[in-house]
Amino acid sequence: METFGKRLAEAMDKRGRLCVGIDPHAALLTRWGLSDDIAGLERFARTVVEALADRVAVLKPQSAFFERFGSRGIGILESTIRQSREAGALVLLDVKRGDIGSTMAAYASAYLDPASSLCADAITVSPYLGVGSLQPAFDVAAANGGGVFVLGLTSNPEGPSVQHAVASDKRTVAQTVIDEISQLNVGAEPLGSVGLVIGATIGDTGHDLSRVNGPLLAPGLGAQGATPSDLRSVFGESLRNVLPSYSREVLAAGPSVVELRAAAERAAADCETALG
Ligand SMILES: O=c1ccn([C@@H]2O[C@H](COP(=O)(O)O)[C@@H](O)[C@H]2O)c(=O)[nH]1
Repeated sequence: METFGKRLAEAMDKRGRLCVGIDPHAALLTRWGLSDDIAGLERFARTVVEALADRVAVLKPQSAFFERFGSRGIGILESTIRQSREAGALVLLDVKRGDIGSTMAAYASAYLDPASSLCADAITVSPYLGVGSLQPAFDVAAANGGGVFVLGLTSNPEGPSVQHAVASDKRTVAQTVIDEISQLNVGAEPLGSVGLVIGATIGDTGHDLSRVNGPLLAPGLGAQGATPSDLRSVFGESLRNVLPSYSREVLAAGPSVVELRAAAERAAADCETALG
């Protein structure tokens, strides 16, 4: 079985380095002329899949926007994941789970076990119960060719108050997370299957990403103010592993499939130029 790291590296080579988020904000549904209900959600998600799943490397449904419609929203999330994967996109489910290990095992079954109707190629997780508590997710992912993206340095302005805190060994909390994840990817080729989320908004924070050997998801581009030209200062020598991620900036081009594709192509081209 191919690892997630290998599948992602191949997808980025073939389709370009772009992740597009599927974030059905109420404001976007309105902007698209859709109702803020289950029918609007379904149309929105289906349109994004039709426009982009056969061409971008990764689609990233944001679970929260589906969960807000209850069980029927989860049903749409299931079909969105399935249709996206059938069309050839890798699906990174942005669900940011994190809990004690025994509960984490249940989350891992829900999102990374092919027997589950919510199974994605990869998920986002939060390390703030300790990176070790995420082991069940790493194990289930590894057993099934899946991936896990761990929050490292997030794109929101509140992140540094926790992530830049300095521990007794003089490393920041984020650097501790980065170093633990780096250990999980030692020797993986062409890319490890455990990634980090590093916001494109954060600037040069002095954190060392050089040993991660895994994908670096970069949200915060577009609507949160970061531009592709910010990527170099954030990622330095680790630019080769960056997967730029846009949600609202691209989604605002809908509901036209043609316009959505054009917006994604522009974003990918801008990032490719910046990533070199
Ligand atoms: O540090 C993080 C981690 C995750 N996100 C998620 O990415 C998208 C960003 O959406 P935009 O519309 O491009 O701002 C959203 O789903 C966040 O939950 C993040 O922004 N920052």
